[in-house]
Amino acid sequence: MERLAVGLMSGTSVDGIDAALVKIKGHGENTEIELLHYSTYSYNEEMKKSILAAMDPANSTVAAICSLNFKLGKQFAEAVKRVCMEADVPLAEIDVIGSHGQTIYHIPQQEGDLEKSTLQIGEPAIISYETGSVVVSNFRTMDMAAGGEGAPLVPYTEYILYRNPEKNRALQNIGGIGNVTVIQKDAAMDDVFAFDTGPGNMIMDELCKHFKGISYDPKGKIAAEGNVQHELVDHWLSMDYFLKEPPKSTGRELFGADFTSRIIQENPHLSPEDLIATATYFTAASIAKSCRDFVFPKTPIDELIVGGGGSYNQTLLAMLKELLPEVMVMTQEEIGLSSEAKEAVAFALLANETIHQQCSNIPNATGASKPVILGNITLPPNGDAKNILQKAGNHR
Ligand SMILES: Nc1ncnc2c1ncn2[C@@H]1O[C@H](COP(=O)(O)OP(=O)(O)OP(=O)(O)O)[C@@H](O)[C@H]1O
Ligand SMILES: CC(=O)N[C@H]1[C@@H]2OC[C@@H](O2)[C@@H](O)[C@@H]1O[C@H](C)C(=O)O
Repeated sequence: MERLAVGLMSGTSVDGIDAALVKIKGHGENTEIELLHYSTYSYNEEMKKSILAAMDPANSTVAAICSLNFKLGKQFAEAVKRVCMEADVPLAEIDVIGSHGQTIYHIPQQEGDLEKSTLQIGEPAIISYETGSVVVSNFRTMDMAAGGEGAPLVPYTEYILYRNPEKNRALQNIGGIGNVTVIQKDAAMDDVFAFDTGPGNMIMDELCKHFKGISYDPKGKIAAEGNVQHELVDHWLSMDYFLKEPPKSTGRELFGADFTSRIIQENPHLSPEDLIATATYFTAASIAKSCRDFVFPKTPIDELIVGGGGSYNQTLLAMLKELLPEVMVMTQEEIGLSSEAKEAVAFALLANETIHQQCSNIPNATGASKPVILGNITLPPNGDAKNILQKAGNHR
């Protein structure tokens, strides 16, 4: 049975909403997908500012988070309508929407009084009301309930979509944060392991905003003009996060605005270009170090496939190739897949697993004690719940 799903993702870069319209056949390891259409709908500056402020404990208020949950819900619903319209697919034909939401805060391990927890917002009732569709959301919390870090979740879908019987593959995503998934050629789902390698584009983006008034370093051109300060990179790489064994996940809490303001203040003698080059090298070096410390000792890698927006940064890619000469470093586009659409497609696929009551976390990746079914299901306001769930595939 085929069904139509829309996957929605708003990542740690807070650049916009990624929406993927996907045709899905089957579920579990036999899933087949066809990407019908993909678009990113950029946030306007005001929205971007409110999201970043909501994430920052020093600037956030409960009223702001409460309101933003509904504002984002409306924008996610709009993204579903637009992706369907652009693909000429009637909204009524959508069986299920998988909405990751926007991570506002992520506490992967208990910190003093702060309970291990995670918060993704973008109200699913609004999305469901506006689109008339079943919505699966809040994917990370059940994994956390089972003792996991609630991240990363994409590895399950990467196993389904990227495993290759002849090659040991590592999939390195470079979004706001960097994360890697390792899939050995003969791997079963349980053998896949994954973790966040550290910063992705987050620090470079903050530096570009601060010094140049632009949201990112286009193709890495600014970094190419600066000189890398290797002693600074070595110092940053001594942070506890890089010593910790996987499974592990991180976010803006560690590598966001606070980290960037600190490095700007501590290095007034450096030019913007030097700082951006150094931050770019830091991302490349943290990926290379993560591979050497935690991946290669378990699995010799044939191919490192780079995805996410960072794969468009030529300076970063060149640094990565230089730091990992023994591995074939390539981009998703080079193997014929879209770098940008990947996470939105993943949440369409994860929603399909949820409505099939199929577990879709990988305990090796998240640290959970066992596989669990992810996500909360929101039913549309006027529908016959039984029929809707049957239509969406509510059977094993
Ligand atoms: N042409 C480009 N040149 C350089 N960098 C780019 C380019 N296009 C995108 N990027 C970088 O990619 C980032 C967006 O990446 P992506 O959409 O994969 O992140 P995300 O999904 O928000 O993050 P995460 O995966 O951590 O949740 C931008 O903020 C920018 O730093
Ligand atoms: C808590 C959270 O939102 N984590 C994101 C973030 O962005 C990249 C990395 O950090 C990864 O851990 C995760 O997202 C992807 C989609 C995942 O769960 O696989």
